[in-house]
Amino acid sequence: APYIRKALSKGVCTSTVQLPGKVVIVTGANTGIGKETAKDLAQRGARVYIACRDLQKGELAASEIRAKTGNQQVLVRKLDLADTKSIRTFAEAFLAEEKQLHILINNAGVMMCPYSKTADGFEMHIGVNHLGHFLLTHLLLDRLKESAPSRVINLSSLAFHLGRIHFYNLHGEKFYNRGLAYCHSKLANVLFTQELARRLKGTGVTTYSVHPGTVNSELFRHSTCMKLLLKLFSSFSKTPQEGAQTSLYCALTEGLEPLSGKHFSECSPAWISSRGRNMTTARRLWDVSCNLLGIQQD
Ligand SMILES: NC(=O)c1ccc[n+]([C@@H]2O[C@H](COP(=O)([O-])OP(=O)(O)OC[C@H]3O[C@@H](n4cnc5c(N)ncnc54)[C@H](O)[C@@H]3O)[C@@H](O)[C@H]2O)c1
Repeated sequence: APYIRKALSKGVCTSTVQLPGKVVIVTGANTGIGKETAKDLAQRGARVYIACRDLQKGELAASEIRAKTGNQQVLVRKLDLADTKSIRTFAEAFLAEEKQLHILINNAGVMMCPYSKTADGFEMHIGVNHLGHFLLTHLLLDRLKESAPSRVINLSSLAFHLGRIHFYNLHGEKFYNRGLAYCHSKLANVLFTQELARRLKGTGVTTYSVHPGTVNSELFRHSTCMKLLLKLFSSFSKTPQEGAQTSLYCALTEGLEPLSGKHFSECSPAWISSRGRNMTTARRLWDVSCNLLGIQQD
């Protein structure tokens, strides 16, 4: 019963923290959970960068957020996480433009898309959901350190419990299932968060992974079956605004620093299965990701 109660509960971020002078990036913020997260942070006075693939859709979301919050500092920049060139261009332009970065929300994601590869030949789920955000975070890390206390929030999913990191099949070379490919990428988010937290100890930059709940968004666009299930059980699903609460909680709650690396759901720390706590896999995933992305390690 407590588990069922917890699964159905809808945690709310009650933080009253205001963010004047703070700079935030939210990836994939033109729709869904990301848009609601960006709106809340804009409401609190932050300068919010909406980093998205489609500038037109981004601008539409930004003008809606500006109108609703009265905050004109909502900016749209192009970022395609399925293309490392685009990620590097975004980061370079951002670093030239902004001397500070206080909150990075790695929110964008794809789910159950048909087998396809990113511009760099990575399988789409691991490429966008993990490697794209891994590279983005790496490129912005010095700015986050200079702006400390600062935070990195990684949107994972409950689905990570079904994931596995098969290093010999990271891009679906041997076998492939698009549902599981999503789960693997979400496990990568959890492992990345823990390894990042370990490496960032003492820097003032902390990081958290998040399960937002089951949220009625565009994420399920590639799966008729999932869309149907969501419709059938719509009374159990969340609105994007409800889905944004745990990301906001991790970004805003004061005193959360000692919990860096932890996984959160319903605005509280959540259990991580043993696979998600395997630090040997987390370190190896870090090294493999650096190799794939051409990142030199010290
Ligand atoms: N909706 C849910 O029930 C649910 C459950 C668990 C986890 N999540 C996670 O929450 C996050 C937000 O999902 P959502 O439900 O708001 O879905 P959504 O589809 O509404 O939003 C995802 C965003 O990511 C963007 N995106 C996709 N590929 C991109 C790319 N290559 N480059 C840049 N942006 C890209 C999309 O354009 C979109 O704006 C995702 O990481 C998802 O895995 C969602």
